[in-house]
Amino acid sequence: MHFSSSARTADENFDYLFKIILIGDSNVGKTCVVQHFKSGVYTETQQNTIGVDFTVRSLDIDGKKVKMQVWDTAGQERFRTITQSYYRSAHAAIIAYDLTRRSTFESIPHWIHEIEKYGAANVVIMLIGNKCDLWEKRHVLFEDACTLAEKYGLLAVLETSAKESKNIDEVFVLMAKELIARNSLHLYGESASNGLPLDSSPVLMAQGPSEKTHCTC
Ligand SMILES: Nc1nc2c(ncn2[C@@H]2O[C@H](COP(=O)(O)OP(=O)(O)OP(=O)(O)O)[C@@H](O)[C@H]2O)c(=O)[nH]1
Ligand SMILES: [Mg+2]
Repeated sequence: MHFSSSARTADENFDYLFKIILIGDSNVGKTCVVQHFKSGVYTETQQNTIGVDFTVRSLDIDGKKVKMQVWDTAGQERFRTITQSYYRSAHAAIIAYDLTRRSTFESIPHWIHEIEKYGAANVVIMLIGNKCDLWEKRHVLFEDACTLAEKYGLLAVLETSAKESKNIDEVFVLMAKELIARNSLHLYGESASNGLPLDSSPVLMAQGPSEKTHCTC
């Protein structure tokens, strides 16, 4: 996998550039998550995304400027051929599901398969269970998401709420840190043969509220 790093041009100044693709079923809240990440704002009524939208925001990670390019894809089936063409250049993928709609969680193996089919090798994959503010309507247990993440060797599961500003920045900061760590391994010539295999890191987890508790995610 190729990482763009230490880039310096007249109008750009960053240490790392990472491309992240955001995928998952329609209406799980991908666009709301990305807009919140970009501007800190939640807009109640979103239009369904047509094709792919692009967002960029820089993060400061341990004194390094990390530019995060996020490709927010349409979940609707009819845009699949357009969105598939964006997988190839992504360093990482975030798969979003709606924790109040079980079917969106059951689609995750399909989305992982899409990454395997159209993406580069060793794409870092994270799961987000969005709408954790609707904890009383939960239809996906956090434990089930963790089990699935472990089964497929994913980086992490975080429960998020774009509506109530829960865990949004954390998703992208965690991803940025992981990509920096992997990039460092590449730069210094380490590989699976003299360390842990790159895709065997333990699953990191950040839970939203369970049915029994108030929203404290
Ligand atoms: N309660 C709640 N509703 C949310 C949250 N995030 C998004 N929504 C709502 O969910 C609906 C769908 O949000 P979008 O962001 O458009 O969903 P999407 O995944 O981008 O959908 P596509 O573009 O069709 O793939 C909208 O009505 C949002 O207001 C959240 O964190 N909590
Ligand atoms: Mg959208």
